[in-house]
Amino acid sequence: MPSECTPRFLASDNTSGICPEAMQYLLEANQADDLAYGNDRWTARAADRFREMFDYDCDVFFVFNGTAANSLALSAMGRSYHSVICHELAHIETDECGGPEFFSNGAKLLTSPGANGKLTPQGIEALVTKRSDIHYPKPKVVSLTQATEVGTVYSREELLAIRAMADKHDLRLHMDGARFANACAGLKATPAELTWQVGVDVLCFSGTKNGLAFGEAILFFNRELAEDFSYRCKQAGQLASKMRYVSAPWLGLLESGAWLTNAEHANAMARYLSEGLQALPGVSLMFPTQANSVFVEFPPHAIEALKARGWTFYTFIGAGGARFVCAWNTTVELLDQLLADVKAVLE
Ligand SMILES: Cc1ncc(COP(=O)(O)O)c(C=O)c1O
Ligand SMILES: C[C@H](O)[C@H](N)C(=O)O
Repeated sequence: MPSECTPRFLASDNTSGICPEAMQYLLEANQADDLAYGNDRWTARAADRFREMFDYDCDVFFVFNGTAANSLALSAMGRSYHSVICHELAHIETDECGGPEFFSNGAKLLTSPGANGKLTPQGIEALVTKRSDIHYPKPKVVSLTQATEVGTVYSREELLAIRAMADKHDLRLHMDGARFANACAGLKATPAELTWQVGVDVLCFSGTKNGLAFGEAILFFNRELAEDFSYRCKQAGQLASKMRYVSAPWLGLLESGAWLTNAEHANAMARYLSEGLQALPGVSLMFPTQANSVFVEFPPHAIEALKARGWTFYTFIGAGGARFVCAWNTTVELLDQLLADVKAVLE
């Protein structure tokens, strides 16, 4: 990036800073010493708050990042000789560097196509019934991403249909909730309505993308799968000794309600950007904007010109195109600058 351009960040919600609510609780947790390895007061309070928020007596674990959350959760949901069915654009397939396969000691990912980045019951069943011989890694888990990698969401009806197919074939259901809050906001649904009430066994809920510095919560609604899970975390280097610095900021998000208002803001900004882009001649979106990501196809010269103006965005996500991700701190002013630059480089 030319040094004269101030970088302007819309590549990912991972580029945003720590929101005020999380920072406040982080500083409060720093006022006193506390026990280590999750035995502190903050971690207990955060776990209880999750159970209250989801209205379910789930097991709660905290790890540092989403790849660890997905990989370790999936390793607890099946055996090494099993397979995990996921969408062909799933993060666990495209961007976790083999983490799920590694931590499960070899479970294979079986990928399925599907419009708008979403698995379908038919796609799942096609993989389950494709083969039944001993040489085929036995399907045991379905992993879906909510909101998806391409910024769409599964409706409750779609989730229930997937759960019905999973029940038909004795499959467990994992939810990559890197942008789960954005799905709740986009669907105006409660956390319970989008998880255990539609048969999700394990949710990996990202805080990193929602205003934390780092920190992901893994919620086991199927508590049998959580047996010895803390040992999996420890062995993987994911048991934080000063866990209160992960759990306290999470508590800040939950107790203030910022977990939802941050997502509502990010989604609103994405809608604003989406509408602005569609108003420009010759610009069309690649996917409906249902959460906090906007995908648009630009000619190569426009991509280079936007980057030369300091814009950071990914072009390797999903089915290509440029991805712009809005976060809790994205502003209309920033988006207006982008829209003006897009208009200029396309003229
Ligand atoms: C859909 C999805 N799942 C999982 C992850 C993994 O998160 P991390 O980068 O923290 O490993 C990401 C990354 O942001 C993601 O976009
Ligand atoms: C793609 C990258 O790994 C990250 N999950 C993101 O969405 O920005």
